[in-house]
Amino acid sequence: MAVYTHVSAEALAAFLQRYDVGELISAKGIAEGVENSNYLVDTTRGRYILTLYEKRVAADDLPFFMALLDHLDTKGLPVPPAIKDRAGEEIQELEGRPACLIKFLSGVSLSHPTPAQAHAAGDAMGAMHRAVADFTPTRPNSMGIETWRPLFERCGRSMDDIASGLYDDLGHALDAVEANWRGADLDRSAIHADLFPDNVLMIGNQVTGLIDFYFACTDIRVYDLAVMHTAWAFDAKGGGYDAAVGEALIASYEQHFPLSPFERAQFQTLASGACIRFALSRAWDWLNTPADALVMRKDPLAYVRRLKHYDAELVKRSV
Ligand SMILES: Nc1ncnc2c1ncn2[C@@H]1O[C@H](COP(=O)(O)OP(=O)(O)OP(=O)(O)O)[C@@H](O)[C@H]1O
Ligand SMILES: N[C@@H](CCO)C(=O)O
Repeated sequence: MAVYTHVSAEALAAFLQRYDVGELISAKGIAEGVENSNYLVDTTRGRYILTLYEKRVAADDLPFFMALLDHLDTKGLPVPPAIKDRAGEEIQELEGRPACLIKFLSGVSLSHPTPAQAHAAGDAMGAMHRAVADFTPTRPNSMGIETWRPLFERCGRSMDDIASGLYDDLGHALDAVEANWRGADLDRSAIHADLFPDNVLMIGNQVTGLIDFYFACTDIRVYDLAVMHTAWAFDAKGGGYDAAVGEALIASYEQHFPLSPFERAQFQTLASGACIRFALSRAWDWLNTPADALVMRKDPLAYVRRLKHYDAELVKRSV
């Protein structure tokens, strides 16, 4: 359940007065998502998303995210820019939190994408990477490779309480990824860095929304595709690899950016790195979220299983 900060009807009505969006009709908390508080807001002029940014999103990063959304929107990508108030401001404060009123996009996020849907989503990522070629603001990746070792050490041996041997397994995987990582030799650009199926809205086989840009940053372009591959091409438990979905993502992305032989050779390492990133952030949350909290904890082991898939691929390629 992701409504951490309650917004009173009075405070919301007063907030909306800053905008040219009509009068408040209704506001409902949105249960999905774990990072921020989200409300679905209906006014006499339309429907909007109200987001209050909680502790994981730094207020100082919001101008980068909003500039990226505005840039992509201007280029015709289906992203939700923040609505400007009458003074032209996008970033506000509400109930003591940074807050934005955001364009509502239709569509639903999928739990089990088909190859055709993966094809559309890979195409959308390729189009997004093309569109940022002239986007100049930068932001370091707050969950990039340099942060994995410190996060691994902060989680420490407590990870063995999640599954026996997890600390050693992730430690060995991290050693291998750090040794093989050739980030400095790969193209960089603005990337989404978290384009999971729940961050892509679709109607049928058409992408209607790319959302949740709050990990967006400047990093290796193909790493974005690797993140997407780890998130889309496996069942929820992370055990079964769906080759048709995985191949559809890459084939459609390649319509925009064909992978070079070097990028292909690095892909397993980038994907293993992505698995470590999500296994570690999930493990940290698992160890630091009380079991009875309202927020649903995501399973770190689903990502450890995916790691095994990429390791096996790497071995297959080297024999
Ligand atoms: N612009 C939008 N248009 C329509 N629905 C939206 C929009 N933004 C968010 N939503 C809805 O709100 C839900 C939560 O949004 P979002 O994924 O941004 O939250 P979050 O708390 O940052 O979550 P997480 O990082 O866990 O994915 C989405 O699953 C989607 O249903
Ligand atoms: N998409 C991430 C959450 C944001 O880091 C996960 O499923 O673990």
